[in-house]
Amino acid sequence: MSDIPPELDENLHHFASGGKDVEWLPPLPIKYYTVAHIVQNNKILLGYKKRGFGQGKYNGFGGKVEPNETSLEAAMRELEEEAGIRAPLKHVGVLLFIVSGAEKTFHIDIYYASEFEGTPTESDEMRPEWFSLSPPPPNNAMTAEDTNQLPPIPWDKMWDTDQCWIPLLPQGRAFRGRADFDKDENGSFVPRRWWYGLLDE
Ligand SMILES: Nc1nc2c([nH]c(=O)n2[C@H]2C[C@H](O)[C@@H](COP(=O)(O)OP(=O)(O)OP(=O)(O)O)O2)c(=O)[nH]1
Repeated sequence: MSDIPPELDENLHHFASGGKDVEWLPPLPIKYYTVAHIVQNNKILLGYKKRGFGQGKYNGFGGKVEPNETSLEAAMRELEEEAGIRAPLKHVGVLLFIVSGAEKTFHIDIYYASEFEGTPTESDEMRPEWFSLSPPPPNNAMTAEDTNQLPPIPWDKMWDTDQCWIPLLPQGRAFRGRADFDKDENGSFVPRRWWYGLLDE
């Protein structure tokens, strides 16, 4: 599609976009981050972020890539530090995350694995919890079986625009995206404009 945002220069097939009809934010120096997910048997492991950037939101496990490590090494280290598990992570996507008025573009490498070793364990930073990847049944159609199921993904407590790509993780389809945000007077992040595409394989 012709409206591929600047900085996403690969051959991409649009699958999600939205927001206001405004210019993309100007490019900034890039800082590298990771986020990793365990996706297994129609469920996904997310962590409740207890402190720092994104506090109070659910997200995959991740953080900054340190100068002495690769992105994959950082992703494995953060998964172990934050969730107490090890997994053969595979790279699946890149999200360029830009906040109006910030100093850096966040280049976030997105990883997933379908198996892991260890027991998901709460850390100082994250509380791991499993969620169902199936859409929730309508309220009036709940059965006794449904009530035993895992809770649905808590989209209202996650970064806006994650809903575009989390459902793709079980297929392992490679994607690229960009999400620009504004900050409102309360310091909350408000999505401004976003675009996601599948990479040619
Ligand atoms: N899923 C998702 N994750 C995002 C978005 N924006 C964003 O920064 N993140 C992730 C990338 C990183 O995993 C995390 C921010 O890193 P962090 O501040 O937790 O880094 P860190 O753990 O190294 O920080 P610290 O402990 O060193 O203070 O948030 C987004 O829009 N969606």
